[in-house]
Amino acid sequence: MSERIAFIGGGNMASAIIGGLIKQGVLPQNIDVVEPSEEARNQLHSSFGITAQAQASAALAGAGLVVWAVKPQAFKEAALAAAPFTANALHLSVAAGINTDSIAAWLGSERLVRAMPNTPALVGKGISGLFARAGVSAEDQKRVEQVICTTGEFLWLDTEDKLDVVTALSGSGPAYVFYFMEAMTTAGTEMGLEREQAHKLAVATFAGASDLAQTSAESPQQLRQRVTSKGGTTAAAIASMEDNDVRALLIDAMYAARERAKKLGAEFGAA
Ligand SMILES: NC(=O)C1=CN([C@@H]2O[C@H](COP(=O)(O)OP(=O)(O)OC[C@H]3O[C@@H](n4cnc5c(N)ncnc54)[C@H](O)[C@@H]3O)[C@@H](O)[C@H]2O)C=CC1
Ligand SMILES: O=C(O)[C@@H]1CCC=N1
Repeated sequence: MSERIAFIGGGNMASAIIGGLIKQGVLPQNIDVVEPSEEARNQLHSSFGITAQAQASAALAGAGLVVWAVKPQAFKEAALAAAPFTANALHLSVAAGINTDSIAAWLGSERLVRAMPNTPALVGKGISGLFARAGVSAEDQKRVEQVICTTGEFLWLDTEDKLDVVTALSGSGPAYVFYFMEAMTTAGTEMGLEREQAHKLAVATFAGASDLAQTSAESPQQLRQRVTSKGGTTAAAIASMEDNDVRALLIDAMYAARERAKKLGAEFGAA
């Protein structure tokens, strides 16, 4: 991985990917970042030794791969500013909602992969959905895999609309898990544990249950049944959740996230 990589936007997601690349031996001097916020530029310098540029310039022309990590709302403006310098690059967008028809039109390029990663990428435990436009070669796909695998796992999707589902599931999903952790920590604290103890128990429970689900041959439903003794405590908790329609509410939440992804695409994509 000796070619230059450019990032347009140097916030959370860019930092997660840059961190993974540097851990894999990519040199900071081979990474260009365009980042208008001075605070974010300072952060990139102190975390990775990268001197980011405030705006797109001819310096981007040396990049073989350009990673688009701006908010959907800022994508068009960022794309139009950088496109004159990135004509020969392969492009990788991580923006939610913005479809590749829009991005290809703004960039004037068909060499474009759209990805939906998630924040566990920060610790190398992310998972990304990937979709390649027809103009992307097998070699280009391999190049994207080399970069994305520094942040965790990935899977390719055969149609672009599935990326909005991935967004609702694993893209936004870490927030659902943290939401449950918050609630479990609050309840544990209310019932008399120290907050730190409740937090530790909640985090370890998610980590352990996830490991178990990943390594076991049994389905989550079977694993749940193993915890749930007849007439026991878990049965009482699950019955309370079922009475309160927690499952249906979670499913509704994912539909809301997917709908928002579609709306972002319609609102901030190409006209
Ligand atoms: N945070 C998350 O969990 C995930 C985010 N995403 C996507 O990643 C993208 C970036 O999200 P985050 O990193 O969380 O946001 P962020 O706000 O941390 O980073 C975006 C950065 O872009 C910069 N920026 C704004 N206008 C710009 C321009 N014209 N040119 C270059 N940079 C510009 C901002 O100053 C900011 O630092 C979004 O499109 C989001 O949908 C995807 C998966 C997960
Ligand atoms: O909330 C968002 O819009 C982004 C996309 C997935 C996670 N964060």
